[in-house]
Amino acid sequence: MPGGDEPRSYYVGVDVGTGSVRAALVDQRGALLAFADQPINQWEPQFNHHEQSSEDIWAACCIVSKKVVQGVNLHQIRGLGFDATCSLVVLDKQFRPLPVNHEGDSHRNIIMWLDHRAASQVHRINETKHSVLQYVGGVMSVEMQAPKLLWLKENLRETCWDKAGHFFDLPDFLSWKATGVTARSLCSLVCKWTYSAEKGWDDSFWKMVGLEDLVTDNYSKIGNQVLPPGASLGSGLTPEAAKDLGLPPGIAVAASLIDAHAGGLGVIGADVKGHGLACEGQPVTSRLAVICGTSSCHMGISKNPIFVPGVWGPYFSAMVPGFWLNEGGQSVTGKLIDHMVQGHAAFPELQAKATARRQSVYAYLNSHLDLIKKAQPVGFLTVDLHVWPDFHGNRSPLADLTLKGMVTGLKLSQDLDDLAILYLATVQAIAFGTRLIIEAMESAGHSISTLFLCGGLSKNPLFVQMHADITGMPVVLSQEVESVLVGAAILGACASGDFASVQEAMAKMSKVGKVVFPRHEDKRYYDKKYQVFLKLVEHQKEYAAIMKGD
Ligand SMILES: Nc1ncnc2c1ncn2[C@@H]1O[C@H](COP(=O)(O)OP(=O)(O)O)[C@@H](O)[C@H]1O
Ligand SMILES: O=C(CO)[C@H](O)[C@H](O)COP(=O)(O)O
Repeated sequence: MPGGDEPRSYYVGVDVGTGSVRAALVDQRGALLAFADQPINQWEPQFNHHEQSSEDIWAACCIVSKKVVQGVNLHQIRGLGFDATCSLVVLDKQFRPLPVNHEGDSHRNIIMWLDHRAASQVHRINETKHSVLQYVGGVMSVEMQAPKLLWLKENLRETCWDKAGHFFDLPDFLSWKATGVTARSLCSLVCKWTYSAEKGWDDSFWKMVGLEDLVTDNYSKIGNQVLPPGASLGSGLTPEAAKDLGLPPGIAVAASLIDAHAGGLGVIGADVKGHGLACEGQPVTSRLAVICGTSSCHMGISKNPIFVPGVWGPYFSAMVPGFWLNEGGQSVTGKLIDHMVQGHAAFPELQAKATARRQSVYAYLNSHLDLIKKAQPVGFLTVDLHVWPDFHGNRSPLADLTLKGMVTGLKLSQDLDDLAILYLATVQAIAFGTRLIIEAMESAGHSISTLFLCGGLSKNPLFVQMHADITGMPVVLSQEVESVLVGAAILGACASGDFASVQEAMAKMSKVGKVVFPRHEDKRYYDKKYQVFLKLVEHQKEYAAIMKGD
């Protein structure tokens, strides 16, 4: 709870990640005064089907919002902003949840972003070679909304498609729930639904892919009113939502952002003076925001559109107004680390030891690696252990959902040392994936000198140092660890009218915390490991070709 020298205005930011909902009370200088989180349910009824519940998520939003404003003078709360994963929410014409599953369970009315059920649909969409695909890196991802809509039409026609009244991106569902306004954010429509900030919807695309019914309806089910992120919605927070969230009715509610984009706003505009960074005095386009949670998203902006094969975008004004955005990404990063660690035979031992020391398993693993590295740099422990991290396909820059994970260098050992080194190799593989994305962006015209990391994985010092060492770039961490929430609060602040523009709010509310520099003396080692990394995928493709041959 804030005390003493209280600033005048507060904003509430709500961030719906994959695994939990978080809220924060943030002041106009970007300081986080209160934080709360609440886990949310996920269902995986079959392999590659991932579902959630919009009612469950809204209930979690209400819990965390009430917690962060406890004891606060509600008159000082001026705005509310939401960000969320880009999952697909389905409601009927009366705004009731509809099932997205064969079981007919309408509680599970969200197809999550990482759901890959629509592989055949996205393949057909890509075969059309329609011109809108130029704006998603040349290849549409199975994680976007058009293939998921087509899957619903082809598989759940009677129970879902014919009854549906509203298909929302999750960030837009939340702003609708808070205000009753069905307008969509330009961010979600441009990034995940093929909408163009300049030309609007392209009828020919929807007709060509077999979703002409959306055109006939004048896009009323997917959005025909579009607002820039941070714009104030309707008459603000409705009395009903205000009661649910524990906030004053009528406060400004902003058009939302996808979570990665909120993270981008929370970090990319900070004043870096005095930190010895190459991006000081340079345009903001030399910065790359990397939002690392369940997945990692690499957000780079430019004044003119840059087409990067295999990297989403260019999207105009989808994150920072007036700038084009390219969004690289890795579909599973935090989730992959959790998977590797939790699936290892030594995990129960790790858990017991970490609990005894009251540490997270990651803090324990990091200190264990420090013990076993002896005199050498910790990264050198993986000289003969290499990982290819695409256990859930490659989002960027290879844009290939069929790719799989690889590990080479396994031994018979299953002890804690073995687990720690496998964890390290996984963290390194994710950082090599970032390097590959940066190289693709740079060869298409971006010029990046500095990384700005946020999200759950940025709390892991090993993950941060490996990103610095392997990309050769300094990594900036924000003063506020929960910078995605600062991004959400920036939206609320803009909607309240307290800042004239998103850029002004970004400059005042995002602040540099720590800077982690690369260890250039280790470069040769990582260059060699990167060569192996690239060979892994080359070999994987060769194996697939051999197995396909006669
Ligand atoms: N304190 C921590 N130390 C190391 N890793 C962490 C920590 N907290 C979270 N993580 C990692 O971050 C991931 C979740 O990040 P988060 O931003 O909360 O995800 P999401 O927004 O997708 O819900 C987890 O998979 C975990 O690997
Ligand atoms: O596609 C995305 C952004 O465009 C994100 O990867 C997706 O929304 C999941 O985010 P997170 O890893 O933070 O849960």
